[in-house]
Amino acid sequence: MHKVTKIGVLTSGGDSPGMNAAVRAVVRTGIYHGIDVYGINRGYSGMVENDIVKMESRSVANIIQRGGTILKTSRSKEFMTPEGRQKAYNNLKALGIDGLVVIGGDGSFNGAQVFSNEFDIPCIGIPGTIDKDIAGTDFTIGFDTAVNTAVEAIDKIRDTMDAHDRLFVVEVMGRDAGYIALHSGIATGAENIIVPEAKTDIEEIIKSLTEKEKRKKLVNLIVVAEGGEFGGADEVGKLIKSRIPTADVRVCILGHIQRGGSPTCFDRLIASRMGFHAVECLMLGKNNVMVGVVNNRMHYTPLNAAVKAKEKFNKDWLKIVKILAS
Ligand SMILES: Nc1ncnc2c1ncn2[C@@H]1O[C@H](COP(=O)(O)OP(=O)(O)O)[C@@H](O)[C@H]1O
Ligand SMILES: O=P(O)(O)OC[C@H]1O[C@](O)(COP(=O)(O)O)[C@@H](O)[C@@H]1O
Ligand SMILES: [Mg+2]
Repeated sequence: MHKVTKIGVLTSGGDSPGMNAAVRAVVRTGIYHGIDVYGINRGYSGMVENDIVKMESRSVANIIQRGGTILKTSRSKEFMTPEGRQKAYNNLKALGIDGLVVIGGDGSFNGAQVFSNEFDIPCIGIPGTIDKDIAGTDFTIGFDTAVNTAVEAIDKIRDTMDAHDRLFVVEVMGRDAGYIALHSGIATGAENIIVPEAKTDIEEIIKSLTEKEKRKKLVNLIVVAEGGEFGGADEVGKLIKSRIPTADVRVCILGHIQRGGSPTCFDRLIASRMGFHAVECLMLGKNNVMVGVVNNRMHYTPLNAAVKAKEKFNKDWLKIVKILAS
């Protein structure tokens, strides 16, 4: 066993429901093994600015069910510079921290790789992002909660959409990722789903909408990822309106409600398991790896492979959408 005495834990990038459960697991597993655990506030910003506090078992009491992150999060420009990372390293070294657990998304993992390649502090990643745009894990912490929030909201939209025979374009989160759109769209019976990872035949969509409009039955749900090919829901709504001026189109942007709320049981469970195993990874002397879950078993992936997620987007699911919506 590699001797680890003091570890730091931080949450970085967009927050996601279940991050608190992961922090709790890291803190309590560390303490169980006799390791001091330090909470680094506001992600890499807190590392650069020395906003670091020692955590006790009680510091993480009553947080497993809470969304957001008690450690807070940020996007740090300073950490992108060698000078910023040097400051961060000096702060960790002064405390004797000899291992780091980074809970975040692809950007945070890029930062962790740069840092652990420059300095002698091993980094372990835990995938915490609602976007699920990480390879080497079937799920990321927060995705399940975010998708369920989106589904609940879209179900409500469907009721009024159906009552008026209207066309709705609903935008879900995902700047570069279409997983929330794909999963929530299938689960709510959307007729069309537009994601950044795949080309959309907009002419085909317009053609089918025009036919529906002619029959005065334009009830249709389109779920769009924020970073879709044509932009978000506003752009898609305008595009449809410009091609079918008589269409009764409504746009709804779900936005940040998808990032908040109490994590689902599923997210709490994977967060707890990942947090537990992240500490074990540091104790085993691992570095630059992400703890994931594949086929319900723990799975370790180099951080550089984890950030290449676009390859695994399952375009076959889009075929299912087409057939089920016909
Ligand atoms: N190449 C990089 N070098 C150093 N730090 C980085 C790099 N890429 C990202 N980071 C750090 O990670 C933070 C979080 O990344 P971001 O993409 O905003 O979120 P997420 O981790 O949720 O994808 C950034 O604000 C930055 O501080
Ligand atoms: O916090 P902001 O700046 O509103 O970020 C919005 C973005 O964050 C996300 O919610 C999550 O992305 P990350 O996990 O990569 O931070 C995206 O879906 C969304 O595009
Ligand atoms: Mg990201």
